[in-house]
Amino acid sequence: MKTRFAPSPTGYIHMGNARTALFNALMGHKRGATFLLRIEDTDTERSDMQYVDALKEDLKWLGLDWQEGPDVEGPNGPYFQSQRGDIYEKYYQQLLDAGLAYPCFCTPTELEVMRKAQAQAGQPPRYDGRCSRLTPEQVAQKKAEGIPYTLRFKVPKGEEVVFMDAIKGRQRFKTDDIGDFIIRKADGAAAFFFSNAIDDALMGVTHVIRGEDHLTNTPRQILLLEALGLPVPEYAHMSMIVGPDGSPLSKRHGSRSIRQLREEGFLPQALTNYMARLGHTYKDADNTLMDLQQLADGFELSQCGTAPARYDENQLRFWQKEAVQALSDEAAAQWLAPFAQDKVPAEKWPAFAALMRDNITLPDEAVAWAERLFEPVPLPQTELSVEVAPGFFEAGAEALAQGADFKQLTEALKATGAKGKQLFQPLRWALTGQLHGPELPVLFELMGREEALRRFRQAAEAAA
Ligand SMILES: Nc1ncnc2c1ncn2[C@@H]1O[C@H](COP(=O)(O)OP(=O)(O)OP(=O)(O)O)[C@@H](O)[C@H]1O
Repeated sequence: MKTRFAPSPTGYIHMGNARTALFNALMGHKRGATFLLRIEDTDTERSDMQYVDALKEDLKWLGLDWQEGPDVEGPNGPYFQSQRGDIYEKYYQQLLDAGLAYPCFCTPTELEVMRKAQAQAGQPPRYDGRCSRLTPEQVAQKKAEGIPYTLRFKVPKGEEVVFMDAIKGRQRFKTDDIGDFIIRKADGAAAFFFSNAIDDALMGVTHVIRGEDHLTNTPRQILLLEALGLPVPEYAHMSMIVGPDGSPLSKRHGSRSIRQLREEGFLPQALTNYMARLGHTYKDADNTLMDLQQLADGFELSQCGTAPARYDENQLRFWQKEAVQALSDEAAAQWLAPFAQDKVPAEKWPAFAALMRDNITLPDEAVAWAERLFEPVPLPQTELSVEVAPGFFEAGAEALAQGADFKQLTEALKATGAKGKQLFQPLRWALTGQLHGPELPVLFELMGREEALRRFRQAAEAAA
């Protein structure tokens, strides 16, 4: 078994792309199969090496290592389509020789006129095959004149393409609904239908798991592979991931990239756990954080849904919280270091990071806590929901001035008559300016008695 991810390097990958990679990698992991990466960079205008580097980095960050493809190589390279031109030539020639492809000299304007006429007649847009009727002399003449041309595949008439999609079930397409389609563009570059199908066959891909946006391409690709006598893989088309407006995430529309999520501090485990449940459900243990092997073990194409999967930030944050809480002290410190380490005294950093791990979802919260704890911030105007006992803040300041630790501080505060919420809410507010947050004794330790004293004096002044 061999699965693959075949992105076009035309932007940073988003969750729709990354979930495709994940599902293919999970299928690979599950059965000890090969997961292959192929770069579909035939669109020279939109492709950029910068995006190739970025997507490799993003996949590695997610833990989705490929066993065949760029960098690791393998027996079926090159793995960049831009380097496979000679291979494609051989197959164009095979189709031309068999009379299954022909040059098309129609200009974009002619094609546009054809489409408009079809639309007016209420017909679906498709190429009417006019260039297939050119005589060899006419073809030679046009070539001699230097008229640019594409190559089109001659779609057989009156047939049906039937295949079993592993997610969507049996699919049938009438060939009469498919016009002869372009396999080589006028600039000589391979068209998607062609290079994508040929490469899957030549690279030994057995399972093509991809987004539903490719479903209608599949009958074309099956026709091509059959015409060339190449093996046809199994297909599985996943429902699309849509954004809040209901339209599919896409690079073209600037959907939030994996890179952006990483920069915001999302963890790879959060993303993989969330994505594995986007349009796919686990039979058991649906809400436990799993590593990639566990995600793979329970993964079944038959558990993929057919309705569009809506991207839900709250769900992603749920998995982020799970992933954060599962971090070791060391991993938590590493995770937060680029965001908050410079705001925390060095000797307090490990304790601070561990405390944050148990209390936050994203690093920007740690930044806020670091500022609250280690910078002499003024007390924010927060409405306390309890009445403060007379002399409360003064008593705290007094105790701290005499060297009280946290326990002694609370004893001194209790002596003013405050207890329960009436004790802890103003105490928390005096120390942090907040009504909620991490455990107070730990915050007190981190901040130190000197700073706590300063804050109690500040609170006493504010309350006066
Ligand atoms: N919103 C989406 N939901 C699910 N899968 C998607 C989505 N967008 C793309 N994919 C899948 O990601 C894989 C790689 O696609 P591709 O590199 O063409 O990305 P793209 O985002 O569709 O790019 P573009 O915006 O250029 O069309 C394909 O299998 C495609 O079906």
